[in-house]
Amino acid sequence: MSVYDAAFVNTELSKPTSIFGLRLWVVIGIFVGALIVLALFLLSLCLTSRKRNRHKNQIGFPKSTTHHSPPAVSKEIQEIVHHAVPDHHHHVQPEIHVEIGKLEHRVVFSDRPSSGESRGTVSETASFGSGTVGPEVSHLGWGRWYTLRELEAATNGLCEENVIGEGGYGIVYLGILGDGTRIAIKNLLNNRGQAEREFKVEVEAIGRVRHKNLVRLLGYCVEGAYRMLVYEYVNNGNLDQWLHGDVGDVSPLTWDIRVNIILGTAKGLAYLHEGLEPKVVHRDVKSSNILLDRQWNAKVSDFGLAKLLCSERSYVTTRVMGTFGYVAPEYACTGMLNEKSDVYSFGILIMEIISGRSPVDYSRPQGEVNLVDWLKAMVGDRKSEEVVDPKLREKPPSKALKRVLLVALRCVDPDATKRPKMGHVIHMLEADNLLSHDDHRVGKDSTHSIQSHQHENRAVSRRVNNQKDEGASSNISEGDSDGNLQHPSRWR
Ligand SMILES: Nc1ncnc2c1ncn2[C@@H]1O[C@H](COP(=O)(O)OP(=O)(O)OP(=O)(O)O)[C@@H](O)[C@H]1O
Repeated sequence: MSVYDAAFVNTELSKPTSIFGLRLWVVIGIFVGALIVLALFLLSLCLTSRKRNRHKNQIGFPKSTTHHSPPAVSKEIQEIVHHAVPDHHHHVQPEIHVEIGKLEHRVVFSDRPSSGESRGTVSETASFGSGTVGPEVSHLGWGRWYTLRELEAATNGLCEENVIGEGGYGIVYLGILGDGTRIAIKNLLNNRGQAEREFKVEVEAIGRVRHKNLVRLLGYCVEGAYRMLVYEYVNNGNLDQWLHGDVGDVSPLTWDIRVNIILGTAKGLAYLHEGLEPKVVHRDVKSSNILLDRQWNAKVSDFGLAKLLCSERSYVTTRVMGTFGYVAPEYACTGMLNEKSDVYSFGILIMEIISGRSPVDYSRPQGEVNLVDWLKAMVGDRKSEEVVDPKLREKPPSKALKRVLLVALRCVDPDATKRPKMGHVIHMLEADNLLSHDDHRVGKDSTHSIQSHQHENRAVSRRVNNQKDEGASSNISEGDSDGNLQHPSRWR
């Protein structure tokens, strides 16, 4: 630009305008400034609304782990991203990405370290003076990576005397760590094709799970051909032993203990089904997988068959696994697997706990071999009191017995869609106090007792009749007519 042009522009810009007599360059300056402010305002509006939308679209994680309010879960999840779900100890968890649509859902753990747990385990590790490379913090971000040496030391060289059980996939040892902590070590058998897969599934499924009714996985060992899982040690055997073992004429499992075991198991399963995303289907709910501590608390173990499932989806598997007598009919026939298969097995478990009988027992007379059929027949004939384990010293209160039987019958409904969710089961079991002492309350209104007794009777018989009626599409539930026992809204 020439000097002349510059002078001309300068003169023009300096001319006063009609806007308050302001010079032109001042007006242009104000205009440009206003434009910038407007642009910034629009930009921030845009960013805020995008953020809000993203928030809305996030997968709904449980607000709490209580079972009265199962979490709302998105039904359209293609890929599930587990965003830092706080566990019971409020540790930040690493992410899991689950790819759906493969025969095995592949679970990939991000290597973002979890905050609290890793630090805790490092110090534990340091105190573990084996001299060699010590146990390390798992790269999965939870638990410990035990060395073979350490586990051998804990079990006296995996010695026979430390064996506490043997399952389909390996031998379980009692181990005692250097600091005196008792652990259960499952040494997976490598010569079975399943071992490696079971190891991965179990590690991935339960490594991060914390619940008082689920056996906790503390860590694992991968060394050479060895694959071992290290669990908290549960010190009072398993339910199968206590129900069917040689306990004498009177079982130590009183009615109240049995009710608590049923409830504890229900809570553990409800957590797997409704408190985790992706949910976990156990696939092998049975009495030998219910471990007991000295206070008779139930802890569900053996997640080896668990599959991570995408919410609200069924998973079709080509191999039906589980244990004879407990497997849901639709799962056995079609391989169709969802959490309702666990609910069925849980129903069988309740029947087993109440009657003390095995799900299938060929030593019994014909007509009694199959527990479900026998129990349905007994209840249908109004002989509910006679199904109770003869080893129970004190018979249960009639009302409580019928309530529990009703729950069991609902769980084994041949139509999987009519079976209750585990959260619902808990509500049903907790709706009334089922413990025996409650029934002996002084001054109980006898009229009320008789009426509720009749109500319970009708509800149980109707459930049996509904199930007998194979083609019945009727949607009758206990919610239809019988007072609070029947009001479904109380169970949601
Ligand atoms: N954490 C533990 N604490 C104490 N005992 C345990 C623990 N885990 C397993 N056991 C004992 O070891 C036994 C075998 O367990 P495992 O889970 O391997 O097999 P299972 O469930 O009996 O059979 P399968 O795996 O073939 O269905 C259990 O029944 C139990 O008595």
